[in-house]
Parts: sequence; C-alpha cells; structure tokens
Amino acid sequence: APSRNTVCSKGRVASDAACCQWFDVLDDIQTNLFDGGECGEEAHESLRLTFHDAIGFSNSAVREGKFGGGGADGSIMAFAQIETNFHANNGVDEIVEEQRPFAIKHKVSFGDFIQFAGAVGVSNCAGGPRIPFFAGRSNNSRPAPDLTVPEPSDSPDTIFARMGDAGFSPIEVVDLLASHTVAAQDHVDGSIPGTPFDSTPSSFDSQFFVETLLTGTLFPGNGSNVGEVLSPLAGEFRLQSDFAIARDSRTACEWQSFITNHNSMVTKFEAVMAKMSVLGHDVRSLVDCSEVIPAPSKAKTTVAHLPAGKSLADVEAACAATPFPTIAADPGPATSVAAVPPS
Ligand code: HEM
Ligand SMILES: [Ca+2]
Ligand SMILES: [Mn+2]
Repeated sequence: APSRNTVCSKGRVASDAACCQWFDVLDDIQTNLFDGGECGEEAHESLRLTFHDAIGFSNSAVREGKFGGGGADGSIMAFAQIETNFHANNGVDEIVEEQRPFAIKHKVSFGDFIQFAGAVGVSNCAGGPRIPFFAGRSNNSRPAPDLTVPEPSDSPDTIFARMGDAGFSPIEVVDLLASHTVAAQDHVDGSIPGTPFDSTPSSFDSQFFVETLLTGTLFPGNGSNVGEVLSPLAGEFRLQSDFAIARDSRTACEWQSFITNHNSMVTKFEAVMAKMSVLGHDVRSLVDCSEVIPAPSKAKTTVAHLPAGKSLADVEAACAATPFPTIAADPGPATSVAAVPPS
C-alpha cells in the first residue's frame, strides 16, 4: 500500500493525517495533566479510567439483543453524573473532570481521549508498556449499566465470570492486573489516600507480583475495610481480589511467571490493553495512531527482589507447576512504603 506518511507539528511523522492532532494533545497533557511527564497520581488514575470505561461491555447482553454497555465509548465521561455514582467507580469522578476540558478543547471524542490519556500516562512509568492507540471512536454513547466493574471484595469466580463476559480469560485478567504495579488506593481506606499496591508505584516492574505473594502482617490504615486484606509492608495496601487471584490455581502460575520475566509482563499487558481499548468497536473502523504514544524509559532494573527484611520464607508460593524463583532481598532493615503524593 502507498505510504500516507504526513509531517505533523514539530516535524513529527504520522502514518495518517488524522493522527497529527494527537501529537498536539500529547504535548498538552504531558505538560498540563501529567505534571511534565510523570508516572504519578494522574497517570495512575488515567490508566484506571481506561478500564472503568471499557469494561462496560457484555457479550451475553449482545447475544440477547440487550444493551450491556458500549465498551470503550467515553460513556463514563459523557454520563459521569450516572456512572461515577456506581460504587465500583468511587473516586474516578476526579480524573474524569480533570480530563474533560482537554477532550473538549482538542475536539476529540471522550472515548478516544480516555484511552489515549491512559496509554500516554503509563508510558511515563519506567519500564512501562507502549500501548497501541486507535483513534476515531464516536462521541455518541449511552450510560453503561451498573455492576460491570469488578469490586475488590468480589471472589475470583465472580471477577472471572464478569471479565469473561467482556471477552477476557482468567489469564488475561492477570495480564491486565500488571496495571496495579503503578497504582495506589484512595477510597477503600479513605484515611490513607495514595497508599500503593507495591513498593514502586512509579515503576512498571514486577514488584507487584512479588509483594502480593508475601504473607500479610498488618493493615496500613484504620483496619480492615471491605475489599482489603492484610498487607506485608507498612504503607502498602493489599486488595482482597489481588490476594485471591495471586493464589488461585487458575492464575497463580501466570502471576508468578512475571516475577522473572519483565518483558513478558509488558508484552502481554500491551496486547490485552490493545484488546480492551477497542471493546465495543470494529477496529477496522478506527485509525492506528500508535506512533503518537511515547516510548517509555527503560526500567532501572528488571530483576525482581524481596523488600528489605523479607526472605523466601515469607512467600506464599501458589503455582503448583513451577517452584518459586530464587530472588534476593534488598539489604538493610525493613522499611515502609511512601505514599503517592496528591497533585
Ligand atoms: C480485575 C479486577 C480489578 C479490581 C477489583 C480493581 C480494583 C481496584 C481498586 C479498589 C483500586 C483502588 C481505587 C481507590 O481506592 O482509589 C484500584 C486502583 C487501580 N486500578 Fe484496579 N482493579 C481491577 C482491575 C484493574 C485493571 C484491569 C486496570 C487497568 C488496566 C486497573 C488499574 C488500576 C490503577 C492504575 C489503579 C490505581 C489508581 C491510582 O493510583 O490512583 N485495575 N483498582
Ligand atoms: Ca511497581
Ligand atoms: Mn489515586
């Protein structure tokens, strides 16, 4: 096919003229939404929002001729007054309202903007993925029904059933949960906002998969909340769903495999995010503008470790097929995990 390469602003080259405007959106959000290209609170919330918009989709509803949500259609922004009141969407109203003016200013659809911002945000995380980006979603949507977004208090059976109805296998759920390596909670325990799920919330590394397998010893905040279980480190938060999926016989080996294979974790996350980002769309009706997504910086290290003060005896290995890998502990006394600062 003939090349349709087009030169856009600042000499950047796009595969299709329709992609040029996304370079300008990129410049704007890196400066004005992500605080100059950080993997901080807004990047984390933007990544979370890609999921909460897209997962409003149901294959069983499609088969029955009912409306089960339009997938990655921007409905969570268009109908924020409805969807952000769903219990599982607690807290997403903030990032929805922060993002909305950018989408309006650049005259792009809410569905496109949400997936773009999530892909750009996570590209700011060291060792992160470069998620493909497709543009051209319509700005017409209908509110998703409630109960499409999994809750941390849901069992693996319930989560796998819901995710299965949206087209994802249990293995793909694990792949998607690599997102929780750059993540913190604000609302499960509202008394400790910014409490991360691993010790390296700005780094897209395997620490989340290591640390979720350590024996839980403490609650970082005001005690047990719905959807919370004991965490292994002061200042770290553990979701019940992450705990259970890490140990479930259907998913434990995929979980453990990422501890020694950063490349596989990233590659599988890119693939499953590409799939999730176009839920509800025929990808042939969209334009591939993936070249606009920045290449993330390399990880400082791709060798997973145990936090200082822990040993292999603290690991609750759960993959029957493969022994837990021998990884070293950081030297020194036990430390606590710092919160992700608000911005
Ligand atoms: C499969 C079941 C999942 C459950 C039960 C779940 C649950 C949660 C909960 C309860 C929080 C904390 C929210 C808060 O209190 O502020 C959270 C944060 C987060 N989730 Fe998930 N999640 C799931 C899957 C996903 C997926 C598929 C993605 C993205 C692709 C994702 C990305 C994130 C991110 C990035 C954050 C951190 C937000 C921040 O730091 O501000 N999660 N998740
Ligand atoms: Ca991490
Ligand atoms: Mn947050």
